[in-house]
Amino acid sequence: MWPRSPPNHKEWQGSGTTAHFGDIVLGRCYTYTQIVRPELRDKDCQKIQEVFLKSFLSKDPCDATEQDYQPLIELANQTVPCNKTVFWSKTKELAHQYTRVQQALFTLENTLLGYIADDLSWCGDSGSSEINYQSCPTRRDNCSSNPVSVFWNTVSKRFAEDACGVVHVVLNGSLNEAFDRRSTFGRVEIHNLHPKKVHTLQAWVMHDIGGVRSDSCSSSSIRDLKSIISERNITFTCQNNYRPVRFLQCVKNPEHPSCTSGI
Ligand SMILES: Nc1nc2c(c(=O)[nH]1)N1CN2[C@@H]2O[C@H](COP(=O)(O)OP(=O)(O)OC[C@H]3O[C@@H]1[C@H](O)[C@@H]3O)[C@@H](O)[C@H]2O
Repeated sequence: MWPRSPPNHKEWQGSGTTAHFGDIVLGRCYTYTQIVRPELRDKDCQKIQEVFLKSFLSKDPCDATEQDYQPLIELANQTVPCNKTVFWSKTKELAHQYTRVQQALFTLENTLLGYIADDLSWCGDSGSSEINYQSCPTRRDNCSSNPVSVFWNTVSKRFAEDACGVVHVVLNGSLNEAFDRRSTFGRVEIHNLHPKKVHTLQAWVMHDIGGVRSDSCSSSSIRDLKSIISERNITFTCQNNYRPVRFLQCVKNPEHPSCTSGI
C-alpha cells in the first residue's frame, strides 16, 4: 500500500521511517479508540492517519515546526482527568509498567497520540511527496527540528498544558541526577504546567532494586526541581521509592533484601 521511497532522498544519520508507518498509525488508532479507550470510538482514524502524514510529507525534515502538528493534535485531542497525569524522565519502562496496572493514570503513551507514535520514526523530504524509508535526521547528528523530536516536544507541551490537579513524575534515583533541566520533562513539561490548574507536583524518585542510591528527594537535582516548581506557585512533594511502584520493581526481584521486608 505504501510505495517504496525513490533512491534520490537526502541521506541522514538516523534510521528511516518505520516500515508500514501508515498502516501502523491506522491500526494503533483503531486499537486505541475501539478497544483501549472505547469512549473515543467516534474518532476518525482514517482522517488522523491522513493528517499525520500531511504533517511531515513534502516538508524539509530539518525544519519541522509545532504548527505542523496542530491539525493532528486538534483531531486527536482528548481530556485527561484531573489528578491522573503521570510524567516520567529516564524511567519509561517503569512508568508504563505502573500505568498498565494503575489504568486510571495517564502517561503521554496512554493518550491516543502517544499510543500511536510511540517508538516510531518518520520523515519526508521537501523535494518529494514520498515517505523516506531510507533515513531520517537525528537531533544529535543532523538537526533538532526533525519531525520526531518536534512531535514529542509539541505533544509533551500540550500534555502538560492540559494537566490539572495533582500531577506526578517518575524519576530515576539510580542516576547521578534524577532531574535534568535538559530533559523533555525539565525543558518542556514543567514550564507548561498551568499554576491555576495544577496545584501540586508529586515526584517519585525510584532506585533500581540493588542499584546505587545516587539521587534522592534530598539531593541537589531534586532541590533544583523543587525551586523551579515553587517559583511557579505549584506545591512540590517528593517520595523516595513510592510504595506502589516499588512493589512492581519487587515483582522481578522478590528475594532482594529491599523487597523482603519493609517496602
Ligand atoms: N515515546 C515517547 N517519547 C517521549 C515522551 C513520551 O511520552 N513518549 N516524552 C518525551 N519523549 C522522548 O523521549 C526521549 C527522552 O526521554 P527521557 O530522556 O527518558 O526523558 P525526557 O524527560 O526527555 O522525556 C520524557 C517526558 O517527555 C515526554 C513524556 O511525557 C515524559 O514525561 C526524547 O527523545 C523525547 O523526545
